[in-house]
Amino acid sequence: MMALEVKNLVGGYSQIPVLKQVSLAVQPGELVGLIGLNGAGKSTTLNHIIGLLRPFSGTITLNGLTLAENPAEYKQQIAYVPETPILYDELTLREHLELTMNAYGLDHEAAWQRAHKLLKLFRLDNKLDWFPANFSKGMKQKVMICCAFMTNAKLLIVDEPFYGLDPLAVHDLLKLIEQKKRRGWPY
Ligand SMILES: Nc1ncnc2c1ncn2[C@@H]1O[C@H](COP(=O)(O)OP(=O)(O)OP(=O)(O)O)[C@@H](O)[C@H]1O
Repeated sequence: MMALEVKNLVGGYSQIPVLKQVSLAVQPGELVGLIGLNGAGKSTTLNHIIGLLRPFSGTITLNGLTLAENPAEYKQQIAYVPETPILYDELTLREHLELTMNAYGLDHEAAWQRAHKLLKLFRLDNKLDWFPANFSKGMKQKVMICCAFMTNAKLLIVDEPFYGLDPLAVHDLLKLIEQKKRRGWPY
């Protein structure tokens, strides 16, 4: 079964087609990298897959669901680590994690078990009551990674995830991605 299928996608911003007939498929358990020149349309493709942009034509299906027909279920299948961390000024690290749990409808106890392991791995376990808006670039990136890996989403999308991370964190993230590919969610 095909997990993600992008077919003849034409898309972009305000009716200017950046993507012209893009097709790709990702099978369950597959790790796929999008590689291309600056401005080629990698982030634009991802923005279409996560539903920030609507296709001008073509289709995107994720485990048989489309954004148009099942927007909530479609989006809950995806965890996304953006190129630039998106954090709320007025929320603590704990509140960011709880917000994510609520958005994905997760069982809090099981989600916190996964969260605590991830926070420890990325050395954020003593910062639950801190405000990530004041964290360093790499620490903010780690918050986004913890939130994404904590969900049980079927499709994990990471946009330039290593930018700003220290060497230990790069190593740990590679390990997490490899584990997820090998045996589903690691935690
Ligand atoms: N918000 C936007 N509004 C209008 N055009 C945009 C917007 N974001 C990107 N573009 C345009 O879409 C094209 C593809 O950009 P995109 O960010 O998808 O490239 P990329 O492959 O991710 O590049 P990079 O490797 O530099 O991250 C570029 O020509 C860019 O100018």
